[in-house]
Amino acid sequence: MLSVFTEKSVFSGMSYIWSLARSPSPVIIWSLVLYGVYALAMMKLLPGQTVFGPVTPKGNVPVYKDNGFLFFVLTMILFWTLTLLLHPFGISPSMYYDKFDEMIVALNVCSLLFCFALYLKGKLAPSSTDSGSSGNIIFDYYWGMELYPRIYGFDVKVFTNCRFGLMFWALMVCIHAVKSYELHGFVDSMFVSALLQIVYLAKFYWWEAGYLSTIDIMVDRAGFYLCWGCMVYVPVLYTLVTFYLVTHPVHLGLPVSAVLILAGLLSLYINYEADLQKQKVRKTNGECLIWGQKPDIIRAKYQLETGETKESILLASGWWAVSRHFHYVPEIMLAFLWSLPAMFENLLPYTYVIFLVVLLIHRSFRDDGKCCQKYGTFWSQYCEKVHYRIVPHVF
Ligand SMILES: NC(=O)C1=CN([C@@H]2O[C@H](COP(=O)(O)OP(=O)(O)OC[C@H]3O[C@@H](n4cnc5c(N)ncnc54)[C@H](OP(=O)(O)O)[C@@H]3O)[C@@H](O)[C@H]2O)C=CC1
Ligand SMILES: CC(C)CCC[C@@H](C)[C@H]1CC[C@H]2C3=CC=C4C[C@@H](O)CC[C@]4(C)[C@H]3CC[C@]12C
Repeated sequence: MLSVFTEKSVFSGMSYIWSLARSPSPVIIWSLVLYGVYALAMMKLLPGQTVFGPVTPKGNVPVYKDNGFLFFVLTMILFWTLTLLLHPFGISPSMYYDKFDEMIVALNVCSLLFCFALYLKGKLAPSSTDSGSSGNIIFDYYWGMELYPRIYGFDVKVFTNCRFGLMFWALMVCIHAVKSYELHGFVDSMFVSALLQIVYLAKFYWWEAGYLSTIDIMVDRAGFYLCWGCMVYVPVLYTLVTFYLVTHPVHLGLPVSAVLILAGLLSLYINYEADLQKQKVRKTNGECLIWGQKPDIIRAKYQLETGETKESILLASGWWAVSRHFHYVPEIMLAFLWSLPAMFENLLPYTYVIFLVVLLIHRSFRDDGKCCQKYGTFWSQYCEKVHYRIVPHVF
């Protein structure tokens, strides 16, 4: 059996896979390079308030510039202005849909090399003390060597996660909408799905400073998992619904469209409000109102790896009293609602929402584990007040 996997057969198998993928044309390569340079330049040039990330295990406090929303608005304006100006001359962003296989190859090559460069940088010139090797080269490549690497002052995770991955997601959705319009004219299913995703991403950028206090930034290192995930997995898998709708238009009608949009916006609001409640209570040191009442809080002490003792607030009011990760429910609901316009003929448009359910259940365990280790008995106190992990009375 093993003899089937000779060096020759593995090699010919790989070259067969490579032959299926078209190598990226210059327009794809140049578009990626230009987009990367633009995104980096905007990180520096756009104005924004200075914000501080949470204290890291080694006691460092990363500093960021909060200009994500401006970047999102500017990029959307540029995209739609260029599209409207160039369309009459036969130049359309829908070429990126037509050449998406080339794009996937280019994204993979760039991100795999980038992860390797990050591995070397982490080994040879780490940006902070929040770094180090596990002793296993494969794990180090996969998980990363540094918590928040900086290259020439550019924060790598802000670039890969926020400025590259999520903006690529927004742009791909717009590209799919343009392609669909070129093929079929206005289609309400595409409109509903694209609108909900764009509003969701606008909310993400509005709240970007809050994202800097989540486990992606506080715990996960900059390696293959996060960087390849954001540079390849997000632009490809997260955009599958509108990708599918380009060739499978569905006519929903006004009442169904309106219900999906309203339910989607409500889900988005609940998710946002939950994220905001947690932020607000910490920013005001508990001196605020949650749902019109003084919040129930736990002042939780914890120790850094340096031995220094710190204090943080755990909120047990508002959405954070319903369950410990209730905000995942509207997150999943919203993803389901923007997938629904594709109806039920194919599983492909539901791959994101299925992945999200698995990711968030796993994440709830990871986050509880992290908080339990960090806060010890204070976390147990919170768990006694709020029994359920995600869905009250169920899970
Ligand atoms: N679409 C997607 O692929 C995904 C989207 N998301 C979305 O991203 C957003 C952030 O989610 P996520 O990253 O999971 O992070 P959370 O918003 O759940 O934040 C987790 C951190 O918040 C702090 N915390 C936990 N419980 C409390 C509490 N009761 N009171 C105060 N602070 C608390 C802890 O950090 P500390 O150490 O500071 O105490 C914990 O590690 C959500 O809106 C989520 O839906 C998340 C994952 C994937
Ligand atoms: C290697 C892959 C199989 C897995 C890659 C996973 C990552 C790409 C994703 C893990 C967590 C994801 C995110 C967390 C929180 C977010 C906030 C939300 O409002 C927008 C999306 C996101 C940034 C999201 C992006 C993908 C992950 C980093």
